[in-house]
Amino acid sequence: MTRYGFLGPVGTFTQAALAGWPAAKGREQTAFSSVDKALAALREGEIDAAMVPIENSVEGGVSATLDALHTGDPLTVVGEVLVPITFVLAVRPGTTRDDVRAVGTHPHGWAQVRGWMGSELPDAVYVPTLSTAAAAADLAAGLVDSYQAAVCAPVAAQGTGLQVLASDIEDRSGAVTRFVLAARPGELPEPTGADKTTVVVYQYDDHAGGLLELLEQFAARGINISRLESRPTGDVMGRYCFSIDFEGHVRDARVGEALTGLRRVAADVRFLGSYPRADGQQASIQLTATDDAFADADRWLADLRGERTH
Ligand SMILES: O=C(O)C(=O)C[C@]1(C(=O)O)C=C[C@@H](O)C=C1
Repeated sequence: MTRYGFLGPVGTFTQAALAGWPAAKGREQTAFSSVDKALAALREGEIDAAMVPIENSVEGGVSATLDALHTGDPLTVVGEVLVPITFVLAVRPGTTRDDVRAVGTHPHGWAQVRGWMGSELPDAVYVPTLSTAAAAADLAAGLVDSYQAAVCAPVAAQGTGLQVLASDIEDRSGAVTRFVLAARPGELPEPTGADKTTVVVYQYDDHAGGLLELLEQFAARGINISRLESRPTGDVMGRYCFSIDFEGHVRDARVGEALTGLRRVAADVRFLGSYPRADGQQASIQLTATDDAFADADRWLADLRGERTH
C-alpha cells in the first residue's frame, strides 16, 4: 500500500496538490514540516511517495525542492499536479489591521503578496515560516508572538478558526504552483503522448558555449524545454548545474537521442523521471522528430553499414 507524505501541516497548498492525486485517496498521508524532511523519509523508506512544490508561476522554482531532489540517493518524479493559488490575510479573532506589525508566511507566499503588503500594510515586517499553513496553525494555537497575521490559503484560515481580514491578496491573480510526486526509483510511468521529463545536468567545466552545447541536444531533436534553471552545485563559487524540464518521455526516440547526446557532452546527467503532464497537453512533434523518423534514419544507417538483416 502506497504511503504518501506531503509538506504540511493540514491546509498547505501541497496538501491540496495531494488531494488532486486520485491514487492517494483513502491512503495513509503524513504531513512533514519541510520538503527536506519529506524527501528524507521517502529515501529512508518510511513513505513511498512525497508531494512537494517545485515551481510557481510568479516566483519561479522552489530551490529547497530542486536541491533536495538532485542531491542524495536518487529519487524520481512520477507525476505532477497544478494548484491555483490564492491567499488570505488571517488573524486571531479580535485582532484588527492596526494590530498587525508582522506577518508570518512561507517565503514563496510572501513573494506573491509583497505588492499588496507594501500598499496595505507598509509597516508590517515579514516573518518566514515553514509553510503557509504552519504560519496559520501556530498563530491560531497562540504559539507565536513574533507575528500577528498569517498569509495562507483560505482553507488553512477556516481549518484553524482564524478570522480573514482580507481575501485575494495575491499580486497576480491566476497564479499556479506546480507540485511533483517523488518516489524511489522503480517502474517508469508509461508514455502518454503528453509527457514531461526532468533532468539535472552537470558540465565538465565552465567554457564559452557550454550551455549552448547542452541546449543544442534538445533543439536538434525538436524538443521543447519548459523550465531551465541554474542551481549552484555548492562546491565552489560560480559552479552551476542545470535543472531542466522538457516535453517528451524517455521512451520517445527523440528524447532518448537527446539524453545520450547530453550524456556525451556533460560530466553527469541525473535523470529525475518521465511522467504525464498535469495539463494533458500533447507534445507538438515536428515530422522530422517522430519515432518513425528516428527509426527510418536508424534503418538507413544500418543499410549503409551492411548490418540490416530484415
Ligand atoms: O506553504 C504552503 O502552503 C506550500 O504548500 C508551499 C508553497 C511553495 O513552496 O511555493 C506552495 C504554494 C504557494 O506558492 C506557497 C507556498
